[in-house]
Amino acid sequence: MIETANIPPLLKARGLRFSRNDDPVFGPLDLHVDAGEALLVQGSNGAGKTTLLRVLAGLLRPDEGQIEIDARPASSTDRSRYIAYLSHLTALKQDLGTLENLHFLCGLQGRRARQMPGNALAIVGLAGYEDTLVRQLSAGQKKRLSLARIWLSPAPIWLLDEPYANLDLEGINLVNRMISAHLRSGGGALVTTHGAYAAPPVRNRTLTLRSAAEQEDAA
Ligand SMILES: Nc1ncnc2c1ncn2[C@@H]1O[C@H](COP(=O)(O)OP(=O)(O)OP(=O)(O)O)[C@@H](O)[C@H]1O
Repeated sequence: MIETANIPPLLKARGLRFSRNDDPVFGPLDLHVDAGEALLVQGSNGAGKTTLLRVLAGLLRPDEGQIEIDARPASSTDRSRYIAYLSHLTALKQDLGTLENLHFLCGLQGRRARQMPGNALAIVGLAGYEDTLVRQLSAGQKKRLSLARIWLSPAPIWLLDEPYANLDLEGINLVNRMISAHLRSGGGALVTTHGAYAAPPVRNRTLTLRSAAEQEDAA
């Protein structure tokens, strides 16, 4: 993959390999995400997309390989400053209201300049739900609230695991608008998808992962 001259990628991995109980999940993989760019990680169920994001986020240790953030070996401090991770698990407090959740999370992760929780709720289509408890939201509304958390994060690297899941068409367009705006402001994103949704209309590249069974079939 070609790197933008003289500007180090926001995120770079070299020779990244992960296995479970000696069964390979992915790798060795080389990848990078530049500022202003989205890397789409595609693959069928079980191909290793979530595992890759968890390794990049520092939640799983790779068997081999190096991960760099802004040209430095990724440390936990760098990860907490640079990475916003949208996972299948929402990281939301079920018994707090939506607005309270965002205030709480901004207290933990900081906040993007000039962005406020109430405004973020409106951006994701949850105006009027400020006091609704998270456990009373639908799956799609929870996803929207999680997207508001990502939107408020000051971290430049977004790791988005299936951001389109549970969303209606308007929600899918919302994700694409959010990613586009984030990239325009100098951020980068790594987005997993089964490939069934429109990709964000931004400069993007694709990395395709194959499950162990698919690799055997191809051999
Ligand atoms: N906690 C776990 N313990 C053991 N094996 C796991 C665990 N999580 C995932 N796996 C296995 O690792 C492989 C990769 O799973 P992963 O969740 O990364 O795939 P994915 O591409 O994200 O799939 P999906 O599209 O279904 O979300 C699969 O074979 C899966 O069965």
